[in-house]
Amino acid sequence: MDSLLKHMVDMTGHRDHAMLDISVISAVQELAGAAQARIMSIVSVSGQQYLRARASIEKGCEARLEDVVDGGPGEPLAIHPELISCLAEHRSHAEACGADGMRLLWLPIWFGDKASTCLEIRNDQPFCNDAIHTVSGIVGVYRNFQNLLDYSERDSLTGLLNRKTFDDQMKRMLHSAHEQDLRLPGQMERRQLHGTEKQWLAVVDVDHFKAVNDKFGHLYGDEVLILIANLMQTSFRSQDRVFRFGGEEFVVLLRSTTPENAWKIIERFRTNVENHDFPQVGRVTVSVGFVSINAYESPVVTLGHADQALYYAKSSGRNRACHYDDLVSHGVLKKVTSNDIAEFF
Ligand SMILES: Nc1nc2c(ncn2[C@@H]2O[C@H](COP(=O)(O)OP(=O)(O)OP(=O)(O)O)[C@@H](O)[C@H]2O)c(=O)[nH]1
Repeated sequence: MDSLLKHMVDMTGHRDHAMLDISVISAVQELAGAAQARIMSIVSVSGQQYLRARASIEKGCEARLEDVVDGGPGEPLAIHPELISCLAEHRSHAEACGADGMRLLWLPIWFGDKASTCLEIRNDQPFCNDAIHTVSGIVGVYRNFQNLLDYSERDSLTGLLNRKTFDDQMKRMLHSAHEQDLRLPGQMERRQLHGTEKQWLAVVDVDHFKAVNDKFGHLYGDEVLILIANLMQTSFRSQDRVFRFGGEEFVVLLRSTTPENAWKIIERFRTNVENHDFPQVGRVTVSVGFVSINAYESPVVTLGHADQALYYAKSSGRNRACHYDDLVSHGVLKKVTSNDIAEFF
């Protein structure tokens, strides 16, 4: 019981999803006496479902986060028919015996009728009812705590991530960019493999949004914001992150992509908005300013650069995307390094 309480205190002491994942697999591995435990995302890629490990632990070792940057889509769900039926029948857990003779226990984490996370425990012995009961209880605490974390991280109108979460994620992104730059020469291959891939920050602002509110009222204005948030979630990739900063301003962090792809992804979103028929309101457009993220510049400076590109997009006709570095290199904006403000020529 002492051990169970210790794990509960540890799990509920985190304010971060990754650390909560580490805590839950450490708890279930120890309390079920299992050989291995993994926490996995259930993702859909081109209509196929896959399991993608986020963190794992083996008996006698420390739990660790899995690096998903270089991975493929993951492990096809199709190789686990017992888990497929468990998900289809909305059950709390499923058991199977693997080809290597190991026993597998899966516990999907249900939020309403959806499960996008699944816990997997492996052992060389069958799982007894007591162990399944204890692990199910831990999954319940994990689910409730995930819900609380989600609530504090999201904007209540659109469900997108909020400003506070942006600050945390940006810090983490800059930290990992610094770590990559500090790799020893022998560890540089991974960076070189990615060639010109960079991280990007885009600021999105709805054009003439005040006129939407004035003409149709705030309820229709709110609906436009919700629909734009939905278009953002479908236009950007699953590894990108979309935030609402309040009002009609949104921010996107694009992970590891080339300048050409950043343009393509942002343009795809801009035209998706332009072509969308907003109920009652009709046509709505957005302007976008974007910039590559430099590990040696503070988030405030990076945001300032994206904002400068956004203001240029607004002042030069709206319904367009502008790349800060292009504007600087074409002499449209001047980069002032002393006080980190770019000015129009
Ligand atoms: N409906 C709704 N309106 C909001 C919300 N937050 C801010 N607004 C409104 O958004 C409008 C923003 O207007 P402005 O900053 O003048 O900009 P704009 O009309 O979009 O013009 P440009 O950005 O120059 O294209 C204001 O009228 C705010 O009241 C919200 O949560 N819901």
